[in-house]
Amino acid sequence: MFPTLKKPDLVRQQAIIGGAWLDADSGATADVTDPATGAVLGTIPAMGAAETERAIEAAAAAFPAWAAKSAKERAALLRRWNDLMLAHADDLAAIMTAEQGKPLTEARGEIVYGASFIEWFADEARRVYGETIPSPWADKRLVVIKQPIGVCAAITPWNFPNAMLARKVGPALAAGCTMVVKPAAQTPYSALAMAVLAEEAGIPAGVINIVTGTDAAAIGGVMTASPVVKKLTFTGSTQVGRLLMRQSADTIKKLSLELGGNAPFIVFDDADLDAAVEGAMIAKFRNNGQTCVCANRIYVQQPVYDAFAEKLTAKVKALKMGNGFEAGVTVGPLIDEKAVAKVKEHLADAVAKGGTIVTGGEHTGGNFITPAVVTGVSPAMKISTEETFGPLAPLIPFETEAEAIRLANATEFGLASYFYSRDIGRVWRVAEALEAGMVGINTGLVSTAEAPFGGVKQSGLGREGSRHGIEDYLEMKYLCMGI
Ligand SMILES: NC(=O)C1=CN([C@@H]2O[C@H](COP(=O)(O)OP(=O)(O)OC[C@H]3O[C@@H](n4cnc5c(N)ncnc54)[C@H](OP(=O)(O)O)[C@@H]3O)[C@@H](O)[C@H]2O)C=CC1
Ligand SMILES: O=C(O)CCCC(=O)O
Repeated sequence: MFPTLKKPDLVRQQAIIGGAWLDADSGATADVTDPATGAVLGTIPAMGAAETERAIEAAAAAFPAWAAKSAKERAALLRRWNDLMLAHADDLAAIMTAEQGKPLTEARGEIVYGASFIEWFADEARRVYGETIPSPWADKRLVVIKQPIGVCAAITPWNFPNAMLARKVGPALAAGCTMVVKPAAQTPYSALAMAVLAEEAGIPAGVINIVTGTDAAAIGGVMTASPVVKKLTFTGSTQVGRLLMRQSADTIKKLSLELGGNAPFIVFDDADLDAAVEGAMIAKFRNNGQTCVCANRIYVQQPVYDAFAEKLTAKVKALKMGNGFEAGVTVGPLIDEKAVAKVKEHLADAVAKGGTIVTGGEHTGGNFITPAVVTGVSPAMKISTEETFGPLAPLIPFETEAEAIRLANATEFGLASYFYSRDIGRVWRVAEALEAGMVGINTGLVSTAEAPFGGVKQSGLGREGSRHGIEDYLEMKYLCMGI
């Protein structure tokens, strides 16, 4: 059950299309469970292709009036939405902890983080500048204007149920686009609660439509096939990202894809070791390791390997695992049994290949695994090559800077990377050599609304947040005027 909320009507068990809160056409529902207890929290409409079609129609109907509003008007509505999200942060956080499992303080932090994208893009709406181009012709003038792309579709994951939605809806609405959203089936209530507040903020019917359901392939199939949908934005696994990209080919849809990570975290022997340990704790254990920018492979230079392992282990032992609603809990459950199985598989593989579990790694029941540190990790182990997406810190020794760079880049992914060093020459060399969209230098946290978030290689396409984030929702139009 949900805890008592100050504003109980934030919990909706219906989806919203064209301003109407609706059940599925068939009346079918799907359960949503609390990953900490396994208890059923409630249901959502099990919608499919037909409802998605209607949501797209609703977004298309709302588009002309929304796009025609001045940027200042759209900005005012977005700012009101941001204010309401902040005013109801405690309730939104409780909803998130119930369905996602992260500790309440972390959930509250995500609400503030999510709202910051709405606030940021409210401001950016008013800075969508065009350009004038010096003309090569005496009798012509050249101008570029920017216009909203049109109806956009968004598919979001369960790990950041508020912020991933905000990071997409914020720039889309600021640019003048309308949207159809499919939140992850495991965490729909955070998205629906955001829609309640968007309605209260005065964002018109049909501008944000949310389709819920467990048949993601059917919903995604309609989104990608529709010629009305001009753009798809997705955060989730690389596997599903590839599929959506393939499906979008027939309609040549614009795509923003924020996919898998497998981030390297490198500790050089000249690093401030205590700072590196702090950074590793954030980069590894934020959201219980279920973040696409989580450190997945921790490379430590030989001379400081033992000291780093000892300091990190002490910090990991101090983490408190439990139900996210309990005071003092710093690590919640994993999202589901599939996630538990993956962590266990990576641990077993590491042990079989000679690794040592220094602490943690116990499956204590349900979706709970104690945060683990594994030493003696080699590049042949699964934890060195696959994204674990869980609370497992593998420590891999290395000798030279060149070796660290080679190991770090030996992956198809290129989202975040991190390293600790106090040598300014090395800082530049390594930052430039790492194949990643984002590099944390002497820090384990890089995410903020002001900066461009996104990856290279098979970690995705496009950037979210920052002044660049809105560009993904705009078309450039060149006007050539004879005078
Ligand atoms: N980059 C990131 O932030 C994330 C990465 N991941 C990675 O992916 C792994 C698996 O997690 P998982 O939740 O399965 O991630 P998915 O990529 O399967 O899910 C993300 C979103 O995509 C939807 N989806 C799934 N299949 C399709 C489809 N065929 N067409 C359209 N939409 C689809 C899901 O819907 P539904 O919930 O209904 O299945 C959800 O809304 C994780 O262990 C992690 O490695 C996962 C989440 C976020
Ligand atoms: O895609 C994710 O895993 C969410 C990224 C969270 C962040 O913005 O740091």
